[in-house]
Amino acid sequence: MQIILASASPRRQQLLELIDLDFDIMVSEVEEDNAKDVLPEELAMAHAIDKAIDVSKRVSGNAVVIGADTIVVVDGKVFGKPKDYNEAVRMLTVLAGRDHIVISGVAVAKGGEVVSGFSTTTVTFRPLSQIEIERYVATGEPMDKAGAYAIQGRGALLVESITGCYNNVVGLPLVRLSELLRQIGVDLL
Ligand SMILES: Cc1cn([C@H]2C[C@H](O)[C@@H](COP(=O)(O)OP(=O)(O)OP(=O)(O)O)O2)c(=O)[nH]c1=O
Repeated sequence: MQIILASASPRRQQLLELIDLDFDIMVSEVEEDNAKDVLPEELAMAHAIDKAIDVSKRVSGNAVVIGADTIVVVDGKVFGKPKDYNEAVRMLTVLAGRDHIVISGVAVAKGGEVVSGFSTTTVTFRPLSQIEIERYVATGEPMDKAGAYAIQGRGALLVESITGCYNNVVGLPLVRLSELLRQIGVDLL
């Protein structure tokens, strides 16, 4: 059975390689709107569903398409990918010295059928000085990451602790994905 990852994210590709999955990549054209007035979990799942369906429409009905979306939530506000240097600095200034939540929505589409779920991880940042934040943003690493950091990169230097799934923070909750794949008849183990 052909499995397609509907994502341009190299992190998601690496996570699927980690579990030895044989898959192709097709990038979805979906625009994300983080300003929608719905629960953050619903938002992440809706984006994941949109990405999976968008690609599913372009492939054979037998192909299994995986879509995902990762957001950071703090004080009820959703942080997606920062638009520029200043927004990245602003996001990290809010996240410094406290807890936030990372939610990844994940969806699996096959033919007309779609199943979806999400995973939630609490991440605690250590306190950060303004100069540390500015130096980190200047590395460029935050620019294509939700919440303006990468736990799998230099951003590891910001993270005091996490509660929940690590891979969820990197962009794809593998356990949740395996449950969804099982629902549509694909067993990873
Ligand atoms: C919090 C966090 C996010 N991220 C990344 C995962 C996602 O790639 C990105 C959030 O953006 P997304 O919109 O979820 O994904 P994307 O635009 O990179 O890829 P696509 O829509 O094509 O699937 O943030 C990390 O790599 N590390 C982290 O610690």
